[in-house]
Amino acid sequence: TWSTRPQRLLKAVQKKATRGDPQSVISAIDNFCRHKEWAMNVGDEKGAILDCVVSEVNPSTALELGTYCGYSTVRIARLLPPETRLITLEFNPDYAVVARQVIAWAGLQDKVELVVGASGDLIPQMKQQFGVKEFDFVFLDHWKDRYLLDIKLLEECGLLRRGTVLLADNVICPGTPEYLEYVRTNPRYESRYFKSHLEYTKVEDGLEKSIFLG
Ligand SMILES: Cn1cnc(CNC(=O)c2cc(-c3ccc(F)cc3)cc(O)c2O)c1
Ligand SMILES: [Mg+2]
Repeated sequence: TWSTRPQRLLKAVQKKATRGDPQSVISAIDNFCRHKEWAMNVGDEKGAILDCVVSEVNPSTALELGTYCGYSTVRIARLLPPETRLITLEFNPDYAVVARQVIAWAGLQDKVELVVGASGDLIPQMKQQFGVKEFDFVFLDHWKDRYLLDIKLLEECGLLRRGTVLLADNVICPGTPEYLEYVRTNPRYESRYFKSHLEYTKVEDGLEKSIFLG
């Protein structure tokens, strides 16, 4: 039976990276995607911008929408101080099986809660089921047509506070035009575009950082 790309990416991590060393996991995935098989991780160039924003926010509670293989989950979790947590939502159970192992290989499983399900179903459960008061940081990297729906849902569920930082991947490629329009025109957000490139390519892409003003 044929392996999938996420399974081959996991094998590369287990072969090349050192258990408990998040940076080696990040490097193993970047090398696999640059030299073996492209995969839709945020990548090293946009990943460095993600690192800066996460370090600046220093969140107590963070949310990631779209785990995929866990690459950005590892990038974020490795920067979080003890006693803080990252909740990451993944719709695809096969991706989640791989991501759990990538996160464990990095030794970050105690900081990360990976939940399998649809963001539209899980976000309204965050307070009751997951004991979340509000999020300090949200990384959007899931289905591009869910970005706008889900931040409206986060607003409605009272999960954003004055100063919550939203960082959205792929606002140019594949693109999230409705989301961009909303965060750039809505007075309740202060937005800024970080120009970069689609992971492992020369194609333009970028991250949009939006601060919720309450
Ligand atoms: C199936 N699925 C499960 N999760 C998702 C959400 N992620 C994406 O769709 C996604 C797609 C691309 C991309 C793909 C093909 C291409 F030609 C150019 C860009 C890049 C990314 O960084 C992404 O996050 C999709
Ligand atoms: Mg992406």
